[in-house]
Amino acid sequence: MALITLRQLLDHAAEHGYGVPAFNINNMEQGLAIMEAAKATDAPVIIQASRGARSYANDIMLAKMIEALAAIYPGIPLCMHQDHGNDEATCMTAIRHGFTSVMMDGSLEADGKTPTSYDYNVAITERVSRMAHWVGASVEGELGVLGSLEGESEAEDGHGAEGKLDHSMLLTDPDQAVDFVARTGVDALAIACGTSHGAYKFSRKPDGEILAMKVIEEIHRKLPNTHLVMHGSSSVPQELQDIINSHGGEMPQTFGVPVDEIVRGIRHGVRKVNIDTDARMAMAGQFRRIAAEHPREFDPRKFLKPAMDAMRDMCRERLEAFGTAGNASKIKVIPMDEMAKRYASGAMGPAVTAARAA
Ligand SMILES: O=C(CO)COP(=O)(O)O
Ligand SMILES: O=C[C@H](O)COP(=O)(O)O
Ligand SMILES: [Zn+2]
Ligand SMILES: [Zn+2]
Repeated sequence: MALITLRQLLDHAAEHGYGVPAFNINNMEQGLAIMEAAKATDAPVIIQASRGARSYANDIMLAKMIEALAAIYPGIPLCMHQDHGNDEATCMTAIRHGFTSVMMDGSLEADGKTPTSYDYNVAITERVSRMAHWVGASVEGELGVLGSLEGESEAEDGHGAEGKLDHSMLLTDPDQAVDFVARTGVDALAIACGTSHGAYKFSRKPDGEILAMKVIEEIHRKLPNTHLVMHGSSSVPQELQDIINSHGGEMPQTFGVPVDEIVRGIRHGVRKVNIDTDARMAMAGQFRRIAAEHPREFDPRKFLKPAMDAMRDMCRERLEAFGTAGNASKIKVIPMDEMAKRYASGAMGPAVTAARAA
């Protein structure tokens, strides 16, 4: 069993200068695809489940699946993370079901749509940090609201602000970030820099006007020991758009976050990179291709196997590009109980890169 906490994994990543993709899962096929990619590259992984994933798959099914994945791939440190927890209960029930890490996204109200005040965000995130750390689980907070700097913000996926937001909300304020980390004790900080969830992030290849990597650099300068998280970081590769559209799909042309911009972020403190859309597109492209090329086919496995392979290949590319590859075998997992003791002893204060493993 090699379930690792986010804190230990990102401490290792910071020490060795790499980033870790966090892939969303909803089902067995996605879990196997991620783990196959991790095994092929000797990479530790973060698997995350949204609230939508938890209600789709059932908490017990997800918990057993993670247990199974850890047993099938004993050499891969696996962090199981709650994506976009909306309140204390979501975070605590995730931990109860075996998650080693939670995101308390206090940038939005519990409805997942309405931006909150700074004080609300600090208070709820601090509460979750305190509770999660009692049992050794890690906490990611979020400061700033995800959304497009191009003008219109679309709440494309399950979680995202509705309506138009101004730049002061869409870009994390570096000084406020320093205060937020100190007051909440989070292990990782998600920031807003112009990315958004879903496929339709940018109407053109992004430059510094619409993808504000400078904000990340500035936050990293002020918080050099804090693990930064980039949400909405699918690259929406042209070839995946083409596979979908050449087999009956009608996705309008769109642009994601280029892999080399993420790599630049990793040089400036980004340690966790959230990717869901690329996996969805990799799989959906194969569903469409099989349906178009083999119209008589009806065995779900004939659709799911190529879909899994395509997702595995995408995951593998990211694990290689972000420098995650080659690190699984270098990590000796610290149990959650031991992490709890370290938090209790005060050895793991915010913005301290401690708890080194190997
Ligand atoms: O941020 C994400 C999950 O929290 C996923 O982002 P994408 O939609 O870009 O894959
Ligand atoms: O938060 C965004 C992730 O892509 C998860 O999406 P979801 O809520 O549709 O599962
Ligand atoms: Zn958010
Ligand atoms: Zn997200």
